[in-house]
Amino acid sequence: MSQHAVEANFDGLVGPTHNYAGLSWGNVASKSNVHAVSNPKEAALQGLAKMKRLADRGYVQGVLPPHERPHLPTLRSLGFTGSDAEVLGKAASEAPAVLAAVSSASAMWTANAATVSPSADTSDHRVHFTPANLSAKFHRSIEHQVTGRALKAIFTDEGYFAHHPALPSVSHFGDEGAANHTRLCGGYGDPGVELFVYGQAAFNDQAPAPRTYPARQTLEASEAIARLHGLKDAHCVFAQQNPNAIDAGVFHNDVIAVGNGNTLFYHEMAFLEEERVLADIRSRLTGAELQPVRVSSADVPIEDAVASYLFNSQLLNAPDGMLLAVPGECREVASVSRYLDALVAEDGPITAVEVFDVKQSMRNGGGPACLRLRVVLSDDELQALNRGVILTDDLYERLTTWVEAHYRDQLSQQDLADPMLLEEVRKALDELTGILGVGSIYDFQL
Ligand SMILES: NCCC[C@H](NC(=O)CCC(=O)O)C(=O)O
Repeated sequence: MSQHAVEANFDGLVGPTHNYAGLSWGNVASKSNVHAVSNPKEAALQGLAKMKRLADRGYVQGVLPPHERPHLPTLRSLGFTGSDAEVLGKAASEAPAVLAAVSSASAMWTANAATVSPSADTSDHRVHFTPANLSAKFHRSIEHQVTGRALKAIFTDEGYFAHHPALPSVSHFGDEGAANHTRLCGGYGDPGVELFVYGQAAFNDQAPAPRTYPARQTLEASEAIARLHGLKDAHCVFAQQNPNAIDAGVFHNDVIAVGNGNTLFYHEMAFLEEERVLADIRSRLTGAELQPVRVSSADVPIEDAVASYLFNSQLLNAPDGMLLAVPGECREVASVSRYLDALVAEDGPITAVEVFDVKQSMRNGGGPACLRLRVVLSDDELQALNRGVILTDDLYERLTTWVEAHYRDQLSQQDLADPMLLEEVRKALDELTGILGVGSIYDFQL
C-alpha cells in the first residue's frame, strides 16, 4: 500500500526549568557543563527559532509541550511531605540531587519521547506510538506518562492512531525512543525499513557490551516495540551499536547516524556489524536503492563527531536533494567544518548544509535532531490530528510572547528550590495547554 505522506517534525518546547545538573553519565556535554548557570528563556527561543525557520521552508512543524517541573508528585512518592514549599525545601536540603533530577527540562529532547511507526509499515495500517520508558536515567524515567498523555491529546483519532503504554521500566527493557530508530524508504508513504539500533542485549551475558558507559537501549526493548507496532520482518532491521562508540560518548545512535528516505548518513564506528546491517536494509528496501554516506575516522575522528554533534543533524528532503540542518558547533570543529564543505561539493544525496544555533540545548548533549520527533503522516492522518500544535506564524508569535512573559533568563541549582519557580511554571503551563488546545495533561491540572 502506498499513498502520499509527509514527514512532520514535532519539536519539544524547552521548559522553564532548563538547567545544567550533570545528570547523564555517558553524555559528555551534560557532565562537562554541570552546575553552569542556564538561560531557559534563550533556550526556548533558540528552539522556537529553529522550528520557525523550518516551518517557513514548508516543512510540517509541530510542537510538543514541556513537562511540569519540579515534579512534586515524584517528590511526594519519595517521602517528602507537607505543603509544596515544604516539600521543595526538604528535598533541597536532604536530597539536592533528587530535586535537580525532578526539575530537569529533559522532555525537550523529543527524539527520546517515543518510537513512531508510520501506517505504511504497520500491519493494521495505523500510526503506532510507544512512549519511551527512558529507564536508564531517573530524571528521564518520569517523562513517559505525560508524554503519552500529550501524544494522545494530539493524535486522538483511533481510526488512524494507536497508542501503547511504555515498556516495563527496568534496564532489561531500557528504551530511548526514536533516537535509536531510523526509517529508510523510497517515498514517505511507501512501506519502509525501520532500523532499530540497540546498545546491548539484556538477556545474553556473552554479548558484546560497552565497558565504561551504560548502554541505554536493549535489543529486547527494540524487539518488543516492533511486535507492538505490528512490524513484519520485512520492515525491520536490528543493529547493535559499536560498544566502543558508546564508550566514546555516543549514548544514543542519533549521535553517530541519521537516515532519511533512501540515505543513511553515518560514521564508520556506528555499527558493530556494518556490512550485515547494510545488507539487511538493502534486502528489505523496496522502490529505492540504499545510499550510504559513510564518514571515516580519518576524515572525522569520533571525538570530533561527539564534540560537534555532526550526526545529530536533521536530514530533510529539499527541492533538489537533501538538507543537513547542523548545530553551530559543527563549524567550530575544524575536521567537521572541512568535511561538510567537501560533502556538499561532491555529487551525493546531501546537497545543502545549514547551521542552527541551539547552544543552550547542546550544552546538555542535545542537538537539532534530539529536539525533534519525526512522525510520517498521510494526508488524511495529517488532517486528523489536533492542528493546534502545528506551528503557524500566529502560533510562533503567541509562543514567543508566552516565553518572554514567563521564562527566567538565568537559573542556577539553588533556584530549583524556590517555591515561586513552581508557581511560575504552573501558571505558564496552564496557559500553554490553552494556547495549544491540548486540554489538561499535567498532574496539577487533573
Ligand atoms: N537526545 C539528547 C538527550 C540529552 C539528555 N541530556 C540530559 O538529560 C542532561 C540533563 C542534565 O544533565 O541536566 C540525555 O542525556 O538523555
